[in-house]
Amino acid sequence: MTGKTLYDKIWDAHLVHEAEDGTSLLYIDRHLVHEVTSPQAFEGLRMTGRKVRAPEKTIAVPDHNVPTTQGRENPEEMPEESRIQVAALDKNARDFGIHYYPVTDIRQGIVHIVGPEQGWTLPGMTVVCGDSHTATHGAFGALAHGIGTSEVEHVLATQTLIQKKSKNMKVEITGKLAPGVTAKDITLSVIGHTGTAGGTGYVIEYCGEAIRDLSMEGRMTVCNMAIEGGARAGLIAPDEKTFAYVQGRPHAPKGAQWEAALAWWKTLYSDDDAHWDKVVTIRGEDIAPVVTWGTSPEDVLPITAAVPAPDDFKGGKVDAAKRSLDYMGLTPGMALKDIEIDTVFIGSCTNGRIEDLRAAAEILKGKKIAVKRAMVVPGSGLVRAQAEEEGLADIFREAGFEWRLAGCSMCLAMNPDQLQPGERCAATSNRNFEGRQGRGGRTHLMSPAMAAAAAVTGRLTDVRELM
Ligand SMILES: CC(C)[C@H](C(=O)O)[C@@H](O)C(=O)O
Ligand code: SF4
Repeated sequence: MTGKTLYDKIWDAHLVHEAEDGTSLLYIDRHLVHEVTSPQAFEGLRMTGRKVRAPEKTIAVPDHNVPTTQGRENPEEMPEESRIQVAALDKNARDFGIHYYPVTDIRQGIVHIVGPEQGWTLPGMTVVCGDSHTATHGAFGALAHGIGTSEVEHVLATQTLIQKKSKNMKVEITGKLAPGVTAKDITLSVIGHTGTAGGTGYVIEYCGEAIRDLSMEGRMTVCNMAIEGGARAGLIAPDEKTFAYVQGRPHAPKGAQWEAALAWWKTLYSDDDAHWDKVVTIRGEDIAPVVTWGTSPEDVLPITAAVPAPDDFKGGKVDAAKRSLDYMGLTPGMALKDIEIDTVFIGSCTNGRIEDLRAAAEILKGKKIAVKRAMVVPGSGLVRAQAEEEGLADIFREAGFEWRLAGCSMCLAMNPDQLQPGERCAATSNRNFEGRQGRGGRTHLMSPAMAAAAAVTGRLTDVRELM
């Protein structure tokens, strides 16, 4: 018998039932809930007189719709639709007795940042949320699936999820990263390499020296974008760094339970003789600081490159590139470094953690922005507080950045933070789709350090020139 992958191990440990056609029922350890994808699910429970099966394993936080300006607890600050969704979450959390972090709670933030921060996300768990970026939690060696609203209802009612097993894919990043290259450059480069469909049908395990060397924050950035590469989930085997990050968090196990948990977590790695359905290997040394030029996360190039021409591509990508370039207002052949921007957004579940803010502040120290508008939106109230304590908030403010309250903010245009048509933004988020940051808005994805560099020069910039 061949060995098992990490994915196989977690899957097997949670398998409740498997039908002959492979349709399986998985036990779910954590259910994270936000305001956008949960209202109908709770309504479904109400209509059929059901309760939440495991309220102690269900955690809710409003993040997508909430404004990020002071005074936001006043419902008048929110557009009608947002107000309704946040009020519904408030009521559902109370009525069904689940854990809840309202906007007035310092622990409120983007659900994928709050889960790990509070110790809800632990190695070896199954974690679900009605949100595609649930993949983030895979950084802990947890099997984390994004699910749809009908599945949210199913998990609320039964604490189980119906799934079919995915195939195993290994993405290995060997060696060391060069200075100025970060976890964001790894994850964007992987998608640039495999394409947005490269992971379709797979769960990816990221491994290799460059992944091992990343902090937990960096690993979360990598796994966060597994979904943009088409994968069902992304995983990284837990190690000493993982255990150190988890230990002592409010909902992490303690005492004898900690010891027992640790013993099982130490078995969570892919066996040497495990079977991989697909393997991708990238040399860490070959990864450059990158930016996206188009309207798909796979439109990735090193910052030293030029805007491509449609003819550089094949098949359907030729027309897609034409359309992208048109939407983005770019001319083939121009240097990426000559692209002027007017907005900078630092935040999101991809790059809204303390390490991201440190990296950006490091570049901004003592400098001023050269763009129309720049904002930092910490991923949680606790990240915000820590950044204030470390003096990072002062660096951002003195540079000319707006220092906001936690939420998804300008990652997507579901709240008041939006681009105007034609505005061009250097963003640390994960999606550059048409209209993602506001109708007609243009998004270039990059790392926090690269976004800070762009803020200082007013154009896409190679961060290594400012280091
Ligand atoms: C609103 C939500 C369903 C959505 C997702 O699933 O990812 C959002 O978080 C996003 O990033 O586009
Ligand atoms: S920060 Fe962006 S990507 Fe993350 S959950 Fe919010 S909207 Fe989705």
